[in-house]
Amino acid sequence: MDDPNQPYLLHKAGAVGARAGLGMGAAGRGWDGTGRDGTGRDEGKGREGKGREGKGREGKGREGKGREGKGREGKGREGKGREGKGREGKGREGKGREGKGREGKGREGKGREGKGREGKGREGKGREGKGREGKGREGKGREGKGREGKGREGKGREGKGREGKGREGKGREGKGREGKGREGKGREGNGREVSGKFQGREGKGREGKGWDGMDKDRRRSDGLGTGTRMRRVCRAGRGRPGCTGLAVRGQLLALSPPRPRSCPPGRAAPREPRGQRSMTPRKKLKGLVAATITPMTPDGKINLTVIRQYVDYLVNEQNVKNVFVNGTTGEGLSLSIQERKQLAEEWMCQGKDKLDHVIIHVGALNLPECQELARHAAAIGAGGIAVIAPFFFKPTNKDELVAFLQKVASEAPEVPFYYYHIPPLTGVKIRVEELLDGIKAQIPTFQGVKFSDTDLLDLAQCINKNETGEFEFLYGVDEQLLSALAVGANGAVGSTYNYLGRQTNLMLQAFAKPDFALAQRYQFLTGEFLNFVIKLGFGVAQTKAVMTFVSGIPMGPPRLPLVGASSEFIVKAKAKLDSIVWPKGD
Ligand SMILES: CC(=O)N[C@H](C=O)[C@@H](O)[C@H](O)[C@H](O)CO
Ligand SMILES: CC(=O)C(=O)O
Repeated sequence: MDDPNQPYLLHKAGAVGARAGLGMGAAGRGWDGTGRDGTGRDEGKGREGKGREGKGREGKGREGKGREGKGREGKGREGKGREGKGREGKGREGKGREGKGREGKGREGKGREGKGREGKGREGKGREGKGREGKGREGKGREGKGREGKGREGKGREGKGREGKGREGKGREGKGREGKGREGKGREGNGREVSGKFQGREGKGREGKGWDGMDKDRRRSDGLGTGTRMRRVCRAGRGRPGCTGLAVRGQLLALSPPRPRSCPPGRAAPREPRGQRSMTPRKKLKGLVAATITPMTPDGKINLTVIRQYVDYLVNEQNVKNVFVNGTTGEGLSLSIQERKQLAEEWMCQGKDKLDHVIIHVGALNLPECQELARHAAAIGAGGIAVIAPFFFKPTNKDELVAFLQKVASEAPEVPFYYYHIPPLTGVKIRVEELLDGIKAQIPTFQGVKFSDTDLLDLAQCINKNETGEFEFLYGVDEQLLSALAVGANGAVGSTYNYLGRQTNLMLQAFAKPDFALAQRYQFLTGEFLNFVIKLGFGVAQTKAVMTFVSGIPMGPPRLPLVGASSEFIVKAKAKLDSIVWPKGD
C-alpha cells in the first residue's frame, strides 16, 4: 500500500443579561417553554407546565418540563423523563427538580459524566455543581455549572451552562436565577396563558425569558396574549447587533452571534422516543445530499442568518432534502468547534420539518474534539454523523482507522455513523472494501460510507459485499456519479447538489426509469460545467461564488487559507452555466 503519510496529489485544484440574563418579563417565555397552566404542543401537558409534548409539575413527557425543572425528554418536579425521573433522580436526558444531566442525575445523584450535589463532572463543576454533562443540585448544564459554579459559556447563581439549566431558570447559553439565557426559560415556565396549537413552543417564564422571547406584537400574533415586553439586557457586549452576551458579576461569559430569532439552537429536532429509535434513519437515506457551504460574513464570521433561506432554496428550488453539514464544502476543518456546533444547531433547527436528513460531519484531527462533536450532534438529534480519517498523524492500516472511528461512534450510540472516505484530501487511502470486514461488530451504528474517491473498483467491491443492503454508499465525486450509480451507489453527497441538484435529480430519475441516454445527457452537461471550472481552478472558494450567483444567497468569502474566487472566474463560470441547454423537461 502507499505510504499514507505521503501527500496525495489532487486531481483538481481547490482541494479542496447582564446579571446573567437577557431581560425578562412578567410573562416572558422561551422557545420551547412551557407554562404553569400551559399545555403541550402536541400531545399533552401537565398540571402546571408543559413542553412540547407535554409534561407538568408532576407530569412528564418526552420533551416536556415542569415548573421547576425540565429536560429534553421529560421532567417535572417529581416527574420524570423518558429514562429517568424524579425529584432526586433523573434520567438520561431528563431531570428533576433539583438537578439533572444529560444522562441523569439527581440532587445527590449523578450521571454519567457529571453529578451530584457536591460532585462534579467530567469537565467542570461548581459548588454543588456539575460537569460537562452532569449537573448539580440547583443547576447544571451541559458544559458545566452549578449553584455557584459556572460553565464554560455561562451560568448564573443557580444557573447553568450552555445547554443546561437550573432550578429556577435556564437557557441554552446560560442564565441566572431569574433570568435566563438565550433560549432558556423561567422559573415557572411560561405559556401560562397560552393555549392553542403552538403554544409552548416559544413560551417563556414568569420571571425569565429567552433569547427569542418575543416582543409584544409577535406574542400577540402567536396568540399568546400580551405581556411585559421583554427587554434585551445586554450589558456585556452592548452595541453588538443581536447581542446575546451574558455576564455574571460583570464577567463576560458568553457571546454568540446574531441568530434568526425564530431558531433557538439545539431545540429543533427532538429525537424519537427511545423505543422507536433504530440504528437506521427514519427514512432510508437515498438520492442527493447537499454538502452544505458555510455562509460567512464579509469579515469572515459564520453567517447563520441565511440558513433558513438556504434550506428553503435547497428544498424548493433544487428538490434536495438532505444535507451534510461541516464537511469539506462547509470548510468544517477550518471552523472552530464552537462554530461547528452553532452551524449544526442552525441546520437542525431550520431543517426541522423541511429536511429529511441532516448528517453532521464531526471529524477532526484529534479524538476528544471528534467525540465532543459527536455527543453534540447526538444531543441535537442529528440524523447521522460522519467522520473523516485523521490526516496529520494518519492511521496506517484498517485496524487503526477502525479503532479511531469506533471511539467517535461510541459517543453517539444511537446515531447512524458514516465513514467519510476522501483520500484526495486526507491522504488516507485505506481501501473501504477492506474496512467493511467486521466493522459492524466494532461499530454497531455503522451505516455506510460517503465515498469521495474515483476508485470505482473499491466502491463496486463494497457494494458487492453489501449483499443484504444494510449499508449505504453515498458517492462524492459529482462529475462521475452516473458511473457510481451503475455499480450500485445508493445516493450521492456533493457540493454541486447545492446548485445543480434539480438537474442531477433528473439524472437519477432517468437512471431509475431506465433511460440511460437521458441520464448520460445530464451527466455530460453537469460534467461539461465542472470540466470547465476545474480547468480554471475549482474548489470550495469557487463553489461559494457559484452558489452565490446561482441561488442569490450570499455565501460570502471562504476562510483562509482559501481565498475568494476571482471576478474573472465568476464571469466565466456564470457564462458557461448560462450557456448550457438542459434536456427538455427541465
Ligand atoms: C473534494 C471535494 O470537495 N469533493 C466534493 C465532495 O466530496 C465534491 O462534491 C466536489 O466538490 C465535486 O465533485 C466537484 O468536483
Ligand atoms: C462534498 C462533500 O461531501 C463535502 O463537502 O464534504
